[in-house]
Amino acid sequence: MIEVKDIKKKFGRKKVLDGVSFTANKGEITCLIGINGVGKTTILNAIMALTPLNKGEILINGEKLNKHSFEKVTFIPDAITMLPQMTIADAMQFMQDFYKTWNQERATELLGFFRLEETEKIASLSKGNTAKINLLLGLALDVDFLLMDEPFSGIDIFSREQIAEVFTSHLVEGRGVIITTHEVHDIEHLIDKVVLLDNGVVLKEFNSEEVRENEGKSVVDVMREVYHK
Ligand SMILES: Nc1ncnc2c1ncn2[C@@H]1O[C@H](COP(=O)(O)OP(=O)(O)OP(=O)(O)O)[C@@H](O)[C@H]1O
Repeated sequence: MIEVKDIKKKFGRKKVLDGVSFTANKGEITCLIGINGVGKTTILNAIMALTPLNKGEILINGEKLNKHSFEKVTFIPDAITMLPQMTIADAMQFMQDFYKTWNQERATELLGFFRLEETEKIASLSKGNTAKINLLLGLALDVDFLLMDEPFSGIDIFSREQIAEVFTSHLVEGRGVIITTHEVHDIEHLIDKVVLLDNGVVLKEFNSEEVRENEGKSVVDVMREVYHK
């Protein structure tokens, strides 16, 4: 489990996170929802220890962040970090050289799943295929948790559908995923847990299936209630 406990973050005098707490379980997809600039990426950066916090703590499987946290959690950014002149095969080799958690078998399976060719250059990939490669490079690591910043943003419907499919496949099963979005419509059916953010705090944290069953409400219904109060 990832436990985010009362984290606070200021950039200069600007308070971005003002006591954010939530949990994300293994085997579930947790979605951080909030408008642009609410601090979603800052939260993911904090979980990866990429940004120092002013207050609060983050535990992964009960342990404070430490140098071994990176064997448990990985961050899939919204832009590709590989060099444009690399081929997909080069990028995969690079990951294999750097991460002992790299799982080549899963990487090969993901290539097939996304119907991508190893010989293709990073520079020549479409936006949708770039997003898929980004995802492949993260999902091929044997880690418990995956953090994804806006994995569906700016890509066409067919790529979005293919990416959504991977979330419901064995390639993600059993792992914990935290995704951020400001647009929930397309992915509502994938999400187990929702964390609604505004003004540096969590307005509501809920299990989407429970709310659907017990109250007959969709994630969007709950968002309307919470944000338009
Ligand atoms: N390194 C930084 N220095 C100063 N301000 C920053 C820095 N990083 C983020 N911010 C500010 O903190 C706020 C939260 O940014 P963040 O990127 O976490 O938001 P977000 O919810 O992910 O937004 P988006 O949906 O646009 O990606 C924004 O106002 C941003 O300008």
